[in-house]
Order: sequence, then C-alpha cells, then structure tokens
Amino acid sequence: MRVALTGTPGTGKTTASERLPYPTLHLNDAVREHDLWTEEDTDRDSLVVDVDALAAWVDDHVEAGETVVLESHLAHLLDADRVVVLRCRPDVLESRLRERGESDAKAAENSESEALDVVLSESVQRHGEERVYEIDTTERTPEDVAAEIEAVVDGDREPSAGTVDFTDYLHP
Ligand SMILES: Nc1ncnc2c1ncn2[C@@H]1O[C@H](COP(=O)(O)OP(=O)(O)O)[C@@H](O)[C@H]1O
Repeated sequence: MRVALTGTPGTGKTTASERLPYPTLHLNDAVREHDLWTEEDTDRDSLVVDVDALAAWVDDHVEAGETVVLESHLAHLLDADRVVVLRCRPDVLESRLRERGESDAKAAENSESEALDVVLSESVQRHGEERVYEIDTTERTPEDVAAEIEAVVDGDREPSAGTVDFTDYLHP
C-alpha cells in the first residue's frame, strides 16, 4: 500500500514518520539528492519539482506489495492508495515553524496556506474524498499522530476530508 503523508510544512510529517513501522521515502530529500527539479524559485527559496521524474523515482524505489510512506508536502501529487493530510492550527503552525528556524515570512505564508486548506483541497481534487484522511496534530503528541496514521493504514479510520476548519484563523 502507498500512503501519501502530506500537509503544510510544519504540520509534523517528518516527526511522525520517524515513529512509524513502515519504510518512508522522504521525497524532499530525494528531489535534492537526485536533481528531480526543473528550476529554482529564487523568490521563495525553493525548487520547482519535476513531478513526473519524482513519480518515476518513487516507482523505482517501492517494492510491490509493501506498505510504504511517501512523506512530503508534495506527496499528494503522486499516486497513492490513501492520503493522510496532517493539519495544525495556523497560529500553532506559525510558532512551530519559527522555532524550527524558518523566517517570519515563510512561517506566515505557510500559516495562511494552512488556514486556506490548500493541501487538503489539492489532495481531494487529486484523489477524491474517499481516499483522504485528515489528522489534526495541534494538540496531539508525535506518538499519537503516528498511532493515528497506523490506524488509517490498518483500515480502522473512515476517510475524513473536510473535518478540520481553520477559517477563523484567516488574516483579515
Ligand atoms: N505533534 C507535534 N506536536 C508538537 N510539535 C510538533 C509535533 N510534530 C512536530 N512538531 C514540531 O514542529 C516542527 C515541524 O515538525 P516537522 O516534523 O518538521 O514538520 P513537517 O515535516 O510537516 O514540515 C518541528 O520543530 C517539530 O519538532
């Protein structure tokens, strides 16, 4: 089974993935290590990913029949059997990112994106609501988040797209 573990930067994907019993492909690392990008976005200090090249790289690194986690804020752009979207209340997300050393501008940009449900909407658009599972990490420990992800993999959770609403945190 392919599980896409996605969510706005800062929602806790890397931290949760380290606590899962499944092999995890950290796609952002793969993009850099194997030059799976088309150009540099200097304004946003990021790379424009070549999604087709990334998809081909993943195909080459996933054993048929194994459960594998594809971890990245872009993971939902790839084929997956289930899509786990981590969520975090935007004000908490902003402080997490600042504590991680991100710039105020980047922290604010991601906080706004989280309030606008950008990753969730893209995930539903690409995979359909029946494959999308939201997990709100705001008040969960990384261990609890990992346990919730395992429950999704085990089929113990119903799809839950749209259960999280952070519109109250949209900046006027
Ligand atoms: N469940 C959680 N509760 C509180 N803080 C968390 C949680 N998960 C991650 N963090 C912290 O938030 C920051 C972002 O986590 P990280 O796993 O890097 O997010 P992502 O991989 O989604 O960008 C890190 O500093 C991490 O220590």
